[in-house]
Amino acid sequence: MFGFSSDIGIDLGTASVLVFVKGKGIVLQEPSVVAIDKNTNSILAVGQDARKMLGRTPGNIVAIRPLKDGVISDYNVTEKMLKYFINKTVGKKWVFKPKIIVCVPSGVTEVEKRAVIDATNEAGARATYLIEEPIAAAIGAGLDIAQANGHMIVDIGGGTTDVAVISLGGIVVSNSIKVAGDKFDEAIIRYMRKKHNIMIGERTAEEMKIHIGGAQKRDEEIKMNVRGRNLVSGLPVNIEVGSHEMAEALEESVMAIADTVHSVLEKTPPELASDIADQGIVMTGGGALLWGFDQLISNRTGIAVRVAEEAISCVAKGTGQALDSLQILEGDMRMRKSRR
Ligand SMILES: Nc1ncnc2c1ncn2[C@@H]1O[C@H](COP(=O)(O)OP(=O)(O)OP(=O)(O)O)[C@@H](O)[C@H]1O
Repeated sequence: MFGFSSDIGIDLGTASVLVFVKGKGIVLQEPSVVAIDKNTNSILAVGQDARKMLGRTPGNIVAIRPLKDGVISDYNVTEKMLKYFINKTVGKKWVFKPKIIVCVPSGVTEVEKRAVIDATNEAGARATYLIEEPIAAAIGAGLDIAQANGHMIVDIGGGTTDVAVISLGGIVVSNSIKVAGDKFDEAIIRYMRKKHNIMIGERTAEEMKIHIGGAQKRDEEIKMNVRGRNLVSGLPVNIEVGSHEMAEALEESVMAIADTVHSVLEKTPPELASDIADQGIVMTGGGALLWGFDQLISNRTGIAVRVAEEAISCVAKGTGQALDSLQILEGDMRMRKSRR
C-alpha cells in the first residue's frame, strides 16, 4: 500500500521528537533515544523501546541520545532517527513526497542546520524547511506574533532554555542557555549522592522532579519513596525524600533560568517591554511544568506569567501550524528551505 503524503512538522527535541501531520495533529511522540549494537553498528531500537534500554544494556549495546544540550552530538544517529520517525509516520513508499518543517534546537550551528536539512531530504522530503524554536513555541501557544506587539516566550525543554522577545513574526532579543530539564535531573542525582550517599538513575531523578520537584518550596511538603543504591554498602535501599529537599537541589538551575529571563527583559526595547508587561510572559516546554516555576518568574519580574496549554506539545503544534503559512513563508529569511 502506498502512503499518501501530507505535509509534516517535526519538533526535533533533545528529550523527545514530536511529529505533527497536517489535518491530523500530533501523531507521534517518542523519546529522542536510539539503541545501537556497537559490534555491527546497527540500530536495534528507536524511541520508546530504546529508552527502556537506557542504563540497562549489556556491553555491546549502547542507548544514546543523539541530541544533547540542545545540539546534535551525533549526526549519523540523528539522521537515522529522523528517517525512522518519518517512515513510521508516512510509510516508506509515497505517491507524493511531503514538505517537512523541522524545528531545531536554538543552539544548532549552520553546519548542523545543513545536516538536518540533508537528513530530512534523505528521509524522503520534497522540500525541507527549518523553523526557530521560540517562533514555533509562540505560534503553538496561540500568540499572534505577526503584529507589531511584543511577546515574551520562555521555552524550557530538555537541553536548552530559550528566552525570546518576538514581534512582527521575528525574534527581537533572545538568549539561550544549556540549563533545562536534563540539568534539573543531574542536579537531583548530585544532591542525592551528596546528601544521602545514594546513587539514583536518570529515570528516577526525572520521576522525582515531576512528582516532588519544585522551583520553590511548597507550603505543604510532599514526600516520595525513592529506590537507589547505597554508595557505602553497595546495596539497594529505599528512602523517603521530601519536596523541600528537591527545591534546594534545583535552586541553582532555576535561578540561572530566572536570571536569563531578567537579562533578556533588560535588553528589550521599552515599547516591547511595556507590551510584555501588559500581556504577560508565556512559558512553554516540559520544563515549564516544574511546580511553582511560573510563580517564581512572576515574583522575579513583577510581570504576570502563564504556562501555555499543552506546554510540551506547543513547539510541535506551532511547527505544524507554520505548515499552513508555508506559502507566505517560502520567501521568508526565517524559514530555510532546501529542495532536492
Ligand atoms: N510535569 C513536569 N515537571 C517537570 N518537568 C517535566 C514535566 N514533564 C516533563 N518535564 C521535563 O521536560 C523536559 C522535556 O521537555 P520538552 O519535551 O519540551 O523538551 P525538548 O523539546 O525535547 O527539548 P529541547 O527543547 O531542549 O530540545 C524533560 O526534561 C522532562 O523531564
